[in-house]
Amino acid sequence: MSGAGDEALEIVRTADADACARAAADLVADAVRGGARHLVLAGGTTPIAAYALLDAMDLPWDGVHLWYGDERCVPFDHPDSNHGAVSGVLRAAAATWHPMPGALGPLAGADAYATELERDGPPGLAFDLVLNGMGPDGHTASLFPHHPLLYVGGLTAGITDSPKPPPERLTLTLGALNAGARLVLLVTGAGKAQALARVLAGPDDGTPSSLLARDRLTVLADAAALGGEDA
Ligand SMILES: O=C1O[C@H](COP(=O)(O)O)[C@@H](O)[C@H](O)[C@H]1O
Repeated sequence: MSGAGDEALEIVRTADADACARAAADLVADAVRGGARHLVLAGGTTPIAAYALLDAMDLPWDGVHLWYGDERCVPFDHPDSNHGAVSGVLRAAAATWHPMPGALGPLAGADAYATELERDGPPGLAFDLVLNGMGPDGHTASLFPHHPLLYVGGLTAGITDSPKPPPERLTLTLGALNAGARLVLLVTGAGKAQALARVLAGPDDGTPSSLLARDRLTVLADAAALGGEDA
Protein backbone atom coordinates (compact mmCIF):
# COMPACT_ATOMS: atom_id res chain seq x y z
CA MET A 1 0.00 0.00 0.00
CA SER A 2 1.33 3.47 -0.85
CA GLY A 3 0.62 6.92 0.52
CA ALA A 4 -1.76 9.10 -1.47
CA GLY A 5 0.06 10.73 -4.36
CA ASP A 6 3.33 9.03 -3.55
CA GLU A 7 4.00 5.77 -5.31
CA ALA A 8 7.36 5.21 -3.63
CA LEU A 9 6.58 5.45 0.05
CA GLU A 10 5.73 2.02 1.41
CA ILE A 11 3.36 1.50 4.33
CA VAL A 12 3.40 -1.66 6.39
CA ARG A 13 0.37 -1.75 8.68
CA THR A 14 0.24 -4.00 11.71
CA ALA A 15 -2.64 -4.80 14.02
CA ASP A 16 -1.02 -3.40 17.14
CA ALA A 17 2.21 -2.19 18.71
CA ASP A 18 3.43 -5.71 19.51
CA ALA A 19 3.06 -6.78 15.89
CA CYS A 20 4.79 -3.57 14.82
CA ALA A 21 7.75 -4.36 17.08
CA ARG A 22 7.93 -7.88 15.61
CA ALA A 23 7.85 -6.52 12.08
CA ALA A 24 10.58 -3.99 12.91
CA ALA A 25 12.76 -6.65 14.52
CA ASP A 26 12.29 -8.97 11.53
CA LEU A 27 13.17 -6.16 9.14
CA VAL A 28 16.40 -5.37 11.03
CA ALA A 29 17.26 -9.05 11.38
CA ASP A 30 16.80 -9.61 7.63
CA ALA A 31 19.05 -6.62 6.93
CA VAL A 32 21.79 -7.90 9.24
CA ARG A 33 21.57 -11.43 7.82
CA GLY A 34 21.63 -9.90 4.34
CA GLY A 35 24.92 -8.12 4.96
CA ALA A 36 23.92 -4.67 6.23
CA ARG A 37 26.94 -3.28 8.06
CA HIS A 38 26.00 0.22 9.20
CA LEU A 39 22.67 0.65 10.97
CA VAL A 40 21.24 3.73 12.64
CA LEU A 41 19.14 3.02 15.71
CA ALA A 42 16.24 5.24 16.73
CA GLY A 43 15.92 6.45 20.29
CA GLY A 44 12.77 6.98 22.32
CA THR A 45 10.39 4.42 23.74
CA THR A 46 8.72 3.04 20.60
CA PRO A 47 11.56 0.83 19.28
CA ILE A 48 12.53 -0.66 22.64
CA ALA A 49 10.26 -3.70 22.21
CA ALA A 50 11.81 -4.38 18.80
CA TYR A 51 15.31 -4.16 20.25
CA ALA A 52 14.36 -6.64 22.95
CA LEU A 53 13.12 -9.05 20.27
CA LEU A 54 16.37 -8.62 18.33
CA ASP A 55 18.30 -9.47 21.46
CA ALA A 56 16.60 -12.86 21.54
CA MET A 57 17.62 -13.64 17.96
CA ASP A 58 20.87 -15.27 17.01
CA LEU A 59 22.21 -12.67 14.58
CA PRO A 60 25.65 -12.24 12.99
CA TRP A 61 26.47 -8.93 14.69
CA ASP A 62 30.21 -9.29 14.08
CA GLY A 63 31.26 -6.51 11.70
CA VAL A 64 28.02 -4.57 12.20
CA HIS A 65 28.28 -0.93 13.29
CA LEU A 66 25.41 0.43 15.38
CA TRP A 67 25.00 4.21 15.20
CA TYR A 68 22.31 6.48 16.65
CA GLY A 69 19.98 9.03 15.12
CA ASP A 70 19.99 11.19 18.23
CA GLU A 71 20.89 11.38 21.87
CA ARG A 72 20.03 13.50 24.85
CA CYS A 73 22.90 15.38 26.56
CA VAL A 74 22.97 13.24 29.67
CA PRO A 75 25.25 10.45 30.90
CA PHE A 76 24.48 6.96 29.56
CA ASP A 77 23.21 5.86 32.98
CA HIS A 78 20.60 8.66 33.03
CA PRO A 79 16.99 7.53 32.42
CA ASP A 80 16.77 9.95 29.45
CA SER A 81 19.75 8.45 27.63
CA ASN A 82 18.80 6.78 24.36
CA HIS A 83 21.90 4.60 24.40
CA GLY A 84 21.26 3.70 28.02
CA ALA A 85 17.75 2.50 27.13
CA VAL A 86 18.77 0.64 23.97
CA SER A 87 21.83 -1.06 25.43
CA GLY A 88 19.71 -2.11 28.40
CA VAL A 89 17.69 -4.45 26.17
CA LEU A 90 19.93 -5.19 23.17
CA ARG A 91 23.32 -6.67 23.90
CA ALA A 92 24.71 -7.43 20.40
CA ALA A 93 28.12 -7.77 22.02
CA ALA A 94 29.86 -8.62 18.75
CA ALA A 95 28.69 -5.40 17.11
CA THR A 96 30.69 -2.19 17.16
CA TRP A 97 28.58 0.29 19.08
CA HIS A 98 28.78 4.00 18.39
CA PRO A 99 26.82 5.75 21.14
CA MET A 100 26.52 9.51 20.71
CA PRO A 101 28.58 11.29 23.38
CA GLY A 102 25.75 13.32 24.84
CA ALA A 103 27.64 13.99 28.04
CA LEU A 104 30.09 16.16 26.06
CA GLY A 105 27.29 18.67 25.48
CA PRO A 106 25.59 19.66 22.23
CA LEU A 107 28.43 21.34 20.37
CA ALA A 108 31.46 19.25 21.39
CA GLY A 109 29.34 16.09 21.26
CA ALA A 110 28.11 16.79 17.72
CA ASP A 111 31.65 17.53 16.54
CA ALA A 112 33.02 14.36 18.15
CA TYR A 113 30.33 12.20 16.56
CA ALA A 114 30.93 13.72 13.13
CA THR A 115 34.61 12.89 13.51
CA GLU A 116 33.75 9.31 14.51
CA LEU A 117 31.43 8.97 11.52
CA GLU A 118 34.07 10.26 9.13
CA ARG A 119 36.56 7.77 10.57
CA ASP A 120 34.45 4.65 11.08
CA GLY A 121 31.25 5.32 9.15
CA PRO A 122 29.96 3.62 6.02
CA PRO A 123 31.45 4.21 2.59
CA GLY A 124 30.12 7.51 1.31
CA LEU A 125 28.56 8.00 4.74
CA ALA A 126 25.52 6.17 3.42
CA PHE A 127 24.03 3.93 6.10
CA ASP A 128 22.53 0.61 5.05
CA LEU A 129 19.46 1.03 7.24
CA VAL A 130 18.20 4.01 9.22
CA LEU A 131 15.54 3.41 11.86
CA ASN A 132 13.55 6.49 12.82
CA GLY A 133 10.96 7.08 15.48
CA MET A 134 8.50 9.94 15.54
CA GLY A 135 7.07 12.14 18.27
CA PRO A 136 3.42 13.24 18.35
CA ASP A 137 4.58 16.60 16.95
CA GLY A 138 6.12 14.84 13.94
CA HIS A 139 9.74 15.23 15.05
CA THR A 140 12.23 12.54 14.17
CA ALA A 141 15.68 12.03 15.74
CA SER A 142 16.06 15.46 17.41
CA LEU A 143 14.84 17.40 14.38
CA PHE A 144 11.81 19.41 15.49
CA PRO A 145 9.07 21.19 13.54
CA HIS A 146 10.25 24.40 11.83
CA HIS A 147 13.51 24.30 13.81
CA PRO A 148 16.57 25.88 12.12
CA LEU A 149 18.47 22.58 12.50
CA LEU A 150 16.17 21.12 9.86
CA TYR A 151 18.04 23.13 7.28
CA VAL A 152 21.67 22.67 8.36
CA GLY A 153 24.21 20.67 6.39
CA GLY A 154 26.92 18.39 7.69
CA LEU A 155 26.48 15.08 9.47
CA THR A 156 25.55 16.03 13.01
CA ALA A 157 24.19 18.97 14.96
CA GLY A 158 23.73 19.98 18.57
CA ILE A 159 20.45 21.40 19.76
CA THR A 160 20.15 23.57 22.87
CA ASP A 161 16.43 24.39 22.76
CA SER A 162 14.61 21.13 22.13
CA PRO A 163 10.89 21.67 22.73
CA LYS A 164 10.80 18.17 24.19
CA PRO A 165 12.96 17.75 27.31
CA PRO A 166 15.80 17.51 27.83
CA PRO A 167 16.60 20.68 25.85
CA GLU A 168 20.19 19.79 24.97
CA ARG A 169 20.62 17.00 22.45
CA LEU A 170 22.72 15.65 19.60
CA THR A 171 21.22 14.61 16.30
CA LEU A 172 22.13 13.38 12.86
CA THR A 173 21.12 15.95 10.29
CA LEU A 174 18.35 15.35 7.80
CA GLY A 175 21.02 14.98 5.11
CA ALA A 176 22.82 12.28 7.08
CA LEU A 177 19.60 10.35 7.72
CA ASN A 178 18.51 10.69 4.12
CA ALA A 179 21.83 9.37 2.82
CA GLY A 180 20.67 5.96 4.04
CA ALA A 181 19.99 3.25 1.49
CA ARG A 182 16.81 2.31 3.33
CA LEU A 183 14.84 4.28 5.90
CA VAL A 184 12.15 3.06 8.26
CA LEU A 185 9.73 5.20 10.24
CA LEU A 186 8.34 3.26 13.19
CA VAL A 187 5.10 4.69 14.60
CA THR A 188 2.58 3.29 17.05
CA GLY A 189 -0.40 4.63 18.95
CA ALA A 190 -3.35 6.90 18.33
CA GLY A 191 -1.46 9.85 19.83
CA LYS A 192 0.68 9.96 16.69
CA ALA A 193 -2.13 9.50 14.16
CA GLN A 194 -2.41 13.19 13.24
CA ALA A 195 1.32 13.58 12.69
CA LEU A 196 1.45 10.36 10.67
CA ALA A 197 -1.41 11.59 8.48
CA ARG A 198 0.68 14.69 7.74
CA VAL A 199 3.70 12.52 6.88
CA LEU A 200 1.57 10.55 4.42
CA ALA A 201 0.14 13.73 2.93
CA GLY A 202 3.55 14.94 1.78
CA PRO A 203 6.70 16.85 2.72
CA ASP A 204 6.11 19.67 5.19
CA ASP A 205 8.71 21.30 7.43
CA GLY A 206 6.18 21.46 10.26
CA THR A 207 6.43 17.66 10.32
CA PRO A 208 10.12 16.70 10.10
CA SER A 209 9.37 13.00 9.65
CA SER A 210 7.69 13.89 6.37
CA LEU A 211 11.07 15.08 5.08
CA LEU A 212 12.64 11.61 5.24
CA ALA A 213 13.60 10.39 1.75
CA ARG A 214 10.25 9.06 0.56
CA ASP A 215 11.64 6.98 -2.29
CA ARG A 216 13.45 4.77 0.24
CA LEU A 217 11.08 5.03 3.18
CA THR A 218 9.03 2.27 4.77
CA VAL A 219 6.45 3.49 7.26
CA LEU A 220 5.93 0.69 9.75
CA ALA A 221 2.86 1.61 11.78
CA ASP A 222 0.09 0.03 13.78
CA ALA A 223 -3.60 0.45 13.05
CA ALA A 224 -4.01 3.03 15.83
CA ALA A 225 -1.32 5.29 14.35
CA LEU A 226 -2.80 4.88 10.90
CA GLY A 227 -6.01 6.25 12.29
CA GLY A 228 -8.36 3.35 12.22
CA GLU A 229 -9.53 0.00 13.37
CA ASP A 230 -7.54 -2.95 12.14
CA ALA A 231 -9.17 -4.68 9.17
O1 LIG B 1 12.90 12.43 21.94
C1 LIG B 1 12.79 11.54 21.12
O2 LIG B 1 11.57 11.27 20.60
C2 LIG B 1 11.37 10.45 19.44
C3 LIG B 1 10.06 9.72 19.66
O3 LIG B 1 10.16 9.01 20.89
P1 LIG B 1 9.02 8.01 21.41
O4 LIG B 1 9.31 7.84 22.88
O5 LIG B 1 7.69 8.67 21.16
O6 LIG B 1 9.17 6.74 20.64
C4 LIG B 1 12.52 9.49 19.21
O7 LIG B 1 12.41 8.91 17.93
C5 LIG B 1 13.86 10.20 19.38
O8 LIG B 1 14.93 9.32 19.13
C6 LIG B 1 13.91 10.66 20.80
O9 LIG B 1 15.16 11.20 21.19
